[in-house]
Amino acid sequence: PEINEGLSLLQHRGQDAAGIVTCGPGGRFYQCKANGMVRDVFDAGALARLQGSMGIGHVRYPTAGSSAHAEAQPFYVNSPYGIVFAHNGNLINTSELKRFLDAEAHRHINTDSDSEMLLNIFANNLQATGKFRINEEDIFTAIGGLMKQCHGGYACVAMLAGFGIIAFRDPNGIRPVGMCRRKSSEGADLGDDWCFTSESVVSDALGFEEFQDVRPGEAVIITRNAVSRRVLTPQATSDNGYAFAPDIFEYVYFARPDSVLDGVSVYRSRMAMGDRLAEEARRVLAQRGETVDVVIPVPDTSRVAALQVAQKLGIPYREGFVKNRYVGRTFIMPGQSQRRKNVRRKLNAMALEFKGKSVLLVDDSIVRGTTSREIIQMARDAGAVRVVMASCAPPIRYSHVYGIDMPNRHELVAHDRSVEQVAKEIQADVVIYQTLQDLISSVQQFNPSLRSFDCSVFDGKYVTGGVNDAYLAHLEGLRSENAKIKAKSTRLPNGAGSEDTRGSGAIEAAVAVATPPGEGANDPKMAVPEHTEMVVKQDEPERARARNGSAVHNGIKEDVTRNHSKKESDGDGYLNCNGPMGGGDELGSSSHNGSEDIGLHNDWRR
Ligand SMILES: O=P(O)(O)OC[C@H]1O[C@H](OP(=O)(O)OP(=O)(O)O)[C@H](O)[C@@H]1O
Ligand SMILES: NC(=O)CC[C@H](N)C(=O)O
Repeated sequence: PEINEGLSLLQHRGQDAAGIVTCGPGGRFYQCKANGMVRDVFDAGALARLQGSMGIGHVRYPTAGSSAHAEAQPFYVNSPYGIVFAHNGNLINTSELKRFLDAEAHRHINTDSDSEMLLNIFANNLQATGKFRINEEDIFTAIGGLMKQCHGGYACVAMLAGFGIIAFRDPNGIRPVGMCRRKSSEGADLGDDWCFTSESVVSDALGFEEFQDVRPGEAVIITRNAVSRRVLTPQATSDNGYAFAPDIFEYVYFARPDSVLDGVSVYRSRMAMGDRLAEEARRVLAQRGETVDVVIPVPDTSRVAALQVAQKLGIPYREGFVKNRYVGRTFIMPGQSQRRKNVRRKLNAMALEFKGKSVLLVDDSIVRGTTSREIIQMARDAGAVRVVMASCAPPIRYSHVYGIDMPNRHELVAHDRSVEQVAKEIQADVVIYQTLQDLISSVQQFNPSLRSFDCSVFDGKYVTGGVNDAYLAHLEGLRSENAKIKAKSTRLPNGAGSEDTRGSGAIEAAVAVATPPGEGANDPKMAVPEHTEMVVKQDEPERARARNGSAVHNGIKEDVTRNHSKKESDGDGYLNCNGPMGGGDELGSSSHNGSEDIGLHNDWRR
């Protein structure tokens, strides 16, 4: 239940699919995952069948592959040791990794998900130890190797059956993940519960404390007996180090305002963006000899900044648009037609606040221009005489390749367009953008030790290297709207499944990763972003151990029980949990994935 709670707090990061895998007695994994929002995928029955004292959760916002249910996370691979894995981010060298996994590692990848590749690289590196029992040192070595092989943005959580929970973050720290602890809810003598999460809001809400960010290039391993952490890549202080460059778009749009990422309150940074945007608006309006009567935010994300703009300019702030709280985020929906349709479903203009006025609309960002176009028309329809559009972010002109789904430059309204041309495109009288330096300052002022950010969508500079025109053209082919529609139409509709897997229940952990909804706000088959959170409870006295990978048996049994038809304890005492939405027929991950009802059985040996 706590993982479920954590995922619901991270829902804004991914609306496409949700999943939880727990590790219960005997090292058996129990799984429930499907397309849809957290509330659609899990119910009390499904949660009750997710046994164990550690677990991982994920909410998905697809940035690679499709919205197919087979790509819902967490992923599982049986060998070596039994690994469950969840990833927030996006890899940029998947062609190379695919070739390596096929030709050299001889590992079959069954989906187009980059996360499945990441898991298999990790598994392959662990396998290379050739050990029957592994230890922390082996895991650090495996992840250190992975960080050399895998390029892009990644914040990951993994669970080794009966051993413990692991989190790691890419060498540039592009995507966020942090950790926190609390006294065990089961009793003081049981030590601490631990949680990894994409955003600190989960820590606050679940009663954890001492939140700290996983450092760039760092891996953290939590077993029943110890917490081990190590930075595995050289940092920018050395000559050939990696620059710490968290994605600035987290502060602009992606993260919740009540989270603190890398030492910066998202809320405060958005206030600062509003303050600086007000100065820019004052300058531009004065230059044009214009005035505005009212400041109106485009809910939700921009509200914090818009209030500051109004206060700084000394102009009334009005909530001219009311948001339907039951419609999710539109930007993270998977298709342009859904995004467009849902802007109107999501927002309603109150004519009284617009009639006869010159309005200054404030949004956090203008990406494809979908929202702005609709909103501006709605403002005019409601009687606005002039519409000035202000954005807390600078013009977005370049692809995002590290975990926000804007891979196609040509879909961006500001790509190859001047500010005046953007205004024409979205039918605004004037468009005002924050400058990049002001955006950076708005975040950096709260943590001056953050010396750089990934600002690639604004300046076209990619912190990992390896992103050139040829790559971007390739990506655009893979991820264009047309390609996504095609991928979707060639896949079968999904279902959900709750399954069991068995592991040694040593530690309890919950990990949550999020993604936005796809088509139609309340349609469970929507897609969005993702993140990661986990709770670990040290409450079992057994000694955690890992297993020999190569000898592990992976029995996949067809079990078509659906609709929560709880199958009573099977012969050996393990529950077989069948999911809330059955169906589907495609396997993701190397050994098992997908939301069809498939039981996972790992042989459990010490
Ligand atoms: O230019 P576009 O391609 O339309 O993208 C930008 C818009 O998308 C987001 O809204 P969203 O509904 O996702 O989220 P919010 O409710 O958090 O503001 C964002 O806040 C902008 O309004
Ligand atoms: N938003 C994400 O973190 C996406 C994870 C992964 N790239 C996927 O598409 O599933």
